[in-house]
Amino acid sequence: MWLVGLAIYFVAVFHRSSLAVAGLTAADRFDISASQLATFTMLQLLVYAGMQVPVGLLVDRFGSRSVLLTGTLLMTLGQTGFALAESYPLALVARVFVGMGDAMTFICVLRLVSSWFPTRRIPFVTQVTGTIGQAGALLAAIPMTWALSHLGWTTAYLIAASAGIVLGVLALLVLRDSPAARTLRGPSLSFAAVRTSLAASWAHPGTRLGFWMHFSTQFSATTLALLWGYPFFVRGEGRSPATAGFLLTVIVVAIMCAGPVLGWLVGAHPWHRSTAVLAIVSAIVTIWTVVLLWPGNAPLPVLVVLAFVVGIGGPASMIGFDLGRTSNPAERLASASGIINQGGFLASLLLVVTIGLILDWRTPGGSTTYPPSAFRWAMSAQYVLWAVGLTQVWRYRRRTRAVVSRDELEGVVRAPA
Ligand SMILES: N[C@@H](Cc1c[nH]cn1)C(=O)NCC(=O)O
Repeated sequence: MWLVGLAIYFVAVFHRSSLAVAGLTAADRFDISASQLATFTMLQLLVYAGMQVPVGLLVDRFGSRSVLLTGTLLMTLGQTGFALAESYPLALVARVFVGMGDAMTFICVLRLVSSWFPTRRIPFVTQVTGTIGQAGALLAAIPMTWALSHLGWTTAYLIAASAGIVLGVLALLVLRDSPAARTLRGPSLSFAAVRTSLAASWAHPGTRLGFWMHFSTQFSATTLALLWGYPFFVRGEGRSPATAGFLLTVIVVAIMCAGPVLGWLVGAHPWHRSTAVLAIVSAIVTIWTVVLLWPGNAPLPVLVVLAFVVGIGGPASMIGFDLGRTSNPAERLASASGIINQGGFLASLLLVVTIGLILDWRTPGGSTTYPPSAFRWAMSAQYVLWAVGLTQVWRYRRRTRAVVSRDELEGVVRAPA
C-alpha cells in the first residue's frame, strides 16, 4: 500500500518540478516574459497551499484511496493539457490542474502510513516517504531536460503524463484505506462539523506547533529549488550555470541524507522534536548570515555548506506532521496534516513573491540583470519569516509541553506502585 502511495507522491513531485528545467523552452513556446514564467510557480504554490485544508477534510471524509485516485486523475489531465497547450492562458489552466492533483497526494500518503504501520515506525516511514518522494525532483531535472531537447515539448510532457495512467490503474486495483477496509468513510461534511473539526485541531497547541515548525524550516529550500536558487547562485554569487546546477543538487543530497536520520531521531526522542527544529533553523539562519555578510562572492565550500544546511530544512519540516499525529485523534489526522502542510508552502509563496519585488526595486532601469547587491537585499527578506517562525515555535513548544505527558509520548510504561 505504502509503495503505491509513495510512487504517486514521487510522480507528483516530478510533475511539480518538471517546469524548473523547461523555463527557457516554455518562454519560447508561449512567448512570455520572466515574470509571466514565474507566475506558473506562484500559481502552483497558491493552489497547493490553498487546497491543503479542504483536501485534509476530504481525506477524513472519503478516505485516502478515493482522494488519491482523484488527485492522480487531475494531475494526469493537467500534465496532458500542459503538453498540448499552445497559449499561455491554457498552459496556466493546465498548471492549476497539476497543482490541484499534487495538493491531494501527500496528505493521503501520510494517512496511509498511519493506517498501515505500527505506531513506533510511523516517524521513520514518514521521513522516508518525504525523502524518496523528493527524489522525483531529480527525475524532473535530468531525464526531463534530455526529453525536452530530444523529443520536443509535447512528447516529453505526454510521456510524463502517462505515468499517471499506469499508477492510477495500479492504485485502483490494489489500494486499500486500511487493513480492515478497502474504502473508509468518515462522518459527513456539514458546515458545522467542518468548523468544529478544524477548530478542535487548531485549538490543540501541538497542531499550531507543527504548523510553525513546517513554516520555519522548509521555505528556504523550496524557494531556492523551485525558482530563485539558480539566479541567486549565478547572478548573486557569480557562479557558472554548471556550478549552480551542482549546488541545487546538493540540496537534494542533503534531503536524502538528513531524512532517515531525522526520522530515527524523532521516533527515539519525541519530546525533543521542537529542540531539533530550533537547532536546524538556527543553523540555516547562521549559514545564510555568513553568505550574505561575506565581502564579495562567498567561496564555493561556503555555498556548498549553505545548500546542504538549507536542504536539511526539507526533512526537518516533516517533524511538524509528527506533532499533528500525536496531537489529534485518527479521524482528524488528515485535516490536521492539511493545516500543518500549509505553513511551509505559504511561507515559500510569500518569499518567492517578495524576492521578485525586492529584486525589481533594487535593480536600476527595470532590467532583469539583477546585481549581487539586489540579491543580498532580496534574500534578507527571509529574516522576517525566521523571526516570526522561531518566535511561534518557541511559544507553542511551551504550550504543547504543558498539555502533553512526556511519559505517554515516549511510551514509558511505569510499574504499578
Ligand atoms: N517538507 C516537504 C517534504 C520534504 C521531505 N523532505 C524534504 N522535503 C513537504 O511538506 N511535503 C509535502 C509535499 O507535498 O511535498
